[in-house]
Amino acid sequence: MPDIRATGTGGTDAGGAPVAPPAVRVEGLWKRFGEQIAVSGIDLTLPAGRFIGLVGPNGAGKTTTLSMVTGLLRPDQGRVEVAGHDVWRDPVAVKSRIGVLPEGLRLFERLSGRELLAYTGRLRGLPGAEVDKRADQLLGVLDLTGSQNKLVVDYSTGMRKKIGLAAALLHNPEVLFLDEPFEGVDPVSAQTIRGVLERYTSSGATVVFSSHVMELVESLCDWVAVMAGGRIRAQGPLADVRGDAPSLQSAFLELVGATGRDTAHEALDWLGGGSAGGAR
Ligand SMILES: Nc1ncnc2c1ncn2[C@@H]1O[C@H](COP(=O)(O)OP(=O)(O)OP(=O)(O)O)[C@@H](O)[C@H]1O
Repeated sequence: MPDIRATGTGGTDAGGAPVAPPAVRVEGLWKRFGEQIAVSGIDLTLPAGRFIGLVGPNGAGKTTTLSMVTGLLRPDQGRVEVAGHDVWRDPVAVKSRIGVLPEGLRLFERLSGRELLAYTGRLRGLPGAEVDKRADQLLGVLDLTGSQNKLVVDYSTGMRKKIGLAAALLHNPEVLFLDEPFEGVDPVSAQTIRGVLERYTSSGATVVFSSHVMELVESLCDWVAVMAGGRIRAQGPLADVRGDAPSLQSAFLELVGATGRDTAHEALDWLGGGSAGGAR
């Protein structure tokens, strides 16, 4: 792939040398569904070349944000740039530079895994021989070679995530967006996916992924954005967001105002075998 990482609206440094634009720049982004404000005027700057975690409780607005950032959902208001290109004014430039593994991934179910990659590669404009080479390698690394001729409809949840990831990586994008990539994935496959993503970021590419699993985010990411109630509560290097807290989990609970929730279950005094309350 040509080196396009220094293009776009990145500006120059003090010495006049070009500086790569951030992987993602979001300004004043809003999305409302009827009465529900899903994303409430957020600003976000995600640097290039990092492993970035977008974390937040259920309903925080993570999927809605990632959908708007990747051009899948039109914002009510606000601007999004990916690698220096405006997502809504210049969608082709952006889509050629990104890979996306969306939530509730829809795949072409009646294609085999191998055919899905061949089709994706041709859609991305890659020559057939190159698609074949990359597909072979990705199927091998992701342990899907033995299932490459099976129809996608017959894939397990974890296999679907892996073939979706292979399709998202095939054109070697600059920025990879993954919505809950490890959900439903067994520990061995999770380790494999992790290895692929670490290799990918070590070459200067950017991963942005959403997750609820703090230990995972803490062990993988060097940059974190915390979202709750449609707003960004913190963003920055992992160590800064964690601050003095013993773990990212405790910092997160503090940031989203959930400390003290660990005793909420006490209201369920009827639950369990030991209750004296009669009717079960
Ligand atoms: N298409 C939609 N129609 C109506 N409301 C929606 C729609 N999509 C999202 N919402 C609402 O917007 C809010 C944010 O949802 P979103 O899916 O972005 O959260 P999330 O952080 O990804 O949550 P989770 O971690 O549970 O997947 C929620 O209150 C949700 O009910």
